[in-house]
Amino acid sequence: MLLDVRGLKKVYEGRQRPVEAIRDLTFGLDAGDLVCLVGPSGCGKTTLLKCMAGLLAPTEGEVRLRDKRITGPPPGMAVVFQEYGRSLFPWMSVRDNVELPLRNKGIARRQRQDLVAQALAVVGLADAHHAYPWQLSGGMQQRVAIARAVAYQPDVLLMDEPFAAVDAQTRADLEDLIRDLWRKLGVTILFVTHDIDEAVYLGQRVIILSSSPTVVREVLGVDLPERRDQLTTRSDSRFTELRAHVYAQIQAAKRESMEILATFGRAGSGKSSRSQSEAKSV
Ligand SMILES: Nc1ncnc2c1ncn2[C@@H]1O[C@H](COP(=O)(O)OP(=O)(O)OP(=O)(O)O)[C@@H](O)[C@H]1O
Repeated sequence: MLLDVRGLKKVYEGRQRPVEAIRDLTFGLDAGDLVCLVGPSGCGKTTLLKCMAGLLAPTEGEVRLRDKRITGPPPGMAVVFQEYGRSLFPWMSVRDNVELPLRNKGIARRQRQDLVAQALAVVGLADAHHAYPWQLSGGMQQRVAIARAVAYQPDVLLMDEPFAAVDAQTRADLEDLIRDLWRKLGVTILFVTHDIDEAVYLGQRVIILSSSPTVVREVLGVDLPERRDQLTTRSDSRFTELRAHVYAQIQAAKRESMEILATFGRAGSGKSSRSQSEAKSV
């Protein structure tokens, strides 16, 4: 197993009382997997990713990469966050943004230039080297963030709702880009999303989390053809079945947590009361 999450628990020391964001998570990714992770709002997805990226220490349990415990950001891992606006440096050109982690990695200038050029070409931004992030659309900025991760040549790519802030058409394009990159580069990807359709469309497996305090509710194998495209795959009856199944699981998770709250009193945080009106999102 390449990436191993074992008995992970995270309790935040909240201002008034501790918040148990994750109760007990155990799952693994093999090399070359593309796994999506969905769960109700506030169930601890970002917390989990931060623990996996070595940015946050778990309260109990551990994350192991190649059987080595993660205690800080491990080499060979890249993370793409939702907020591309905050993850790119506005005063640096696109090229410099993509090149920065390669400098920190100590890669020689010539090779850096090659890697940056390849990565920008792969995400369809070969002409944007000299632009600044603020001159680009949201979708293009997110492509830059993806190019930066790709140029770094990670073995593991963690993505935290990376397409949440882009329009639907761009989102579809970026989903296909991720599957393309995954096939070409053989990178292992854990992709966190609110969007059930996106999880089923992208993943080989979908890990469904319960409501907070969080455990793994189900690991669902996605038995759709390997070659996916937005029209054929999304109109496949199996796709519809799978998304309905994930949706039902998430709804059940939310119902159960409401029942627990009704029985034991309100113990959650402000986040769990957020509006959940979007039908296909959680
Ligand atoms: N630094 C913190 N201190 C205290 N509590 C926190 C902190 N960060 C997150 N939490 C709480 O931990 C729980 C999980 O938060 P987290 O952001 O990981 O969930 P999420 O599933 O990513 O949320 P969303 O779906 O809304 O993006 C929430 O109840 C949140 O309020």
